[in-house]
Amino acid sequence: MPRPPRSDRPNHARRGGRPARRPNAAEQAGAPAPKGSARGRAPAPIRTDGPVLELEVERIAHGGIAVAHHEGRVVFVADAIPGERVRARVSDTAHERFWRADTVEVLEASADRREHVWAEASVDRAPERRAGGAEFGHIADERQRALKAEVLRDALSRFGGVERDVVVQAVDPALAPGARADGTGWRTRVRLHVAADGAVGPYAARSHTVVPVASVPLAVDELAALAPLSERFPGAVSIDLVAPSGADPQLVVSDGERMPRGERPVTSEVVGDRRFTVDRDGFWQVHRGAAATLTKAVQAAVDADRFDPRAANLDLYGGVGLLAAAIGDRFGDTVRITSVESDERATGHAGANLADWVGARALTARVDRFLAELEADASAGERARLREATVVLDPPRSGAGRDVVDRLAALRPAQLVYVACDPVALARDVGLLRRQGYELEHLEAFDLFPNTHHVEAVARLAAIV
Ligand SMILES: C[S@@+](CC[C@H](N)C(=O)[O-])C[C@H]1O[C@@H](n2cnc3c(N)ncnc32)[C@H](O)[C@@H]1O
Repeated sequence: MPRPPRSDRPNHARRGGRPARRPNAAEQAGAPAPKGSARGRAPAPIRTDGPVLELEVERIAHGGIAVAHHEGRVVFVADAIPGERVRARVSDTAHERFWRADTVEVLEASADRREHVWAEASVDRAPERRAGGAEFGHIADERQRALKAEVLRDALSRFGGVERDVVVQAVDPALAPGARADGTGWRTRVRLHVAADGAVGPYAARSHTVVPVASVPLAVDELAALAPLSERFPGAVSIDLVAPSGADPQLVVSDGERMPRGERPVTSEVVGDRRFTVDRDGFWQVHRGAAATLTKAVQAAVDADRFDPRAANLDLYGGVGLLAAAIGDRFGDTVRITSVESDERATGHAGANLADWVGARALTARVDRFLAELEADASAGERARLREATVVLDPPRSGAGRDVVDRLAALRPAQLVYVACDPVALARDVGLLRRQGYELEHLEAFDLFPNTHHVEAVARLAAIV
């Protein structure tokens, strides 16, 4: 059936503003980021005339890029699997110690290589035209998870000083209706970009070039059907596709202007029996099954013997209150918990989303400043309640960092449940916490971003007396 013109389509909106997003693969590469790829600046164009090298691929590095060597120099090679022999075209020779390259031909394939789940991201396309955001799509699912586990294990050993085996678990299919075992059909938020001529598509990997695609297989089916991949949007900057679990899917055209706070539309997400109000362009876990997976994982991570419902429990980087609700649902009506989040709109929603618990409140504050104020102003009684507390923290990709870790450790809560989407940031913070007398007691990891290198971990650290 022909698609109706976009202005007549249900759930189609034009707006300014950019939703919060997690950084893309290029920004997060384990190798130093490509030149000019800091947030807001376009990465330098990919070189298309570089030499082609034959490489033995050794291991995977943080950021999902494989490591090889050529004449004593490290080469970070994309779209390869450890153990393979590939021909790769060098795309960046700007650095003395390492080069970057893209696989153009697989000479000896790993047994775990499969047809890419997204044809336009595969090695069959020229590297500069390969769709970004599915950099593990050519790897069998179990091997993807094994590689992510390896990266997490290695990071914990190198930066956290902890030797710990970890299994990266697939999302329970019961929690993610429609998601498929090959790691497609899970993304409830998709951003497409608009080229100068109005064409729509994802960025190519490690670039800000919009590339045409015929499908968006990682998206949940209702978004895959809504994606306007053959249309033109002259003057627009990006197209956001949003599929909340508690509302109709939406297609939002952005001209790059930020929408005034008070006018931002809200939507609704359902987790188990609970409904959460969230800004349509606000932070929400992206995988269809992520919110339920993290709810269960955080509930399981809390050590009940150390949990005191009357303590000054905290949900730091709380968003709209998802993880505070997880704690409330596990420990009951009497739970006291304060959710701290820098986005005022999210805190407003969190206040309403947590209304079932009289002891729950939501504060708008930066976590570092909130902790600094506690450190400076807390009474003796408050300090005692903080020492008994359970603190959940779910920072952005950069992690909590030294300042927050030091301030937290000074308050000495009984246990921390750390939800992390970056293994190296987690490992660094585990290392810092261990030096402050905390020990890693529990660790689980989940494949909340199949066909990408990203992995989510939930750790418990306890104060060792
Ligand atoms: C990974 S999200 C987690 C949100 C929430 N826990 C959830 O699962 O839905 C991180 C949140 O931290 C907020 N944030 C980022 N930097 C912050 C800071 N310095 N202080 C407080 N909140 C911050 C972001 O706005 C975002 O809502």
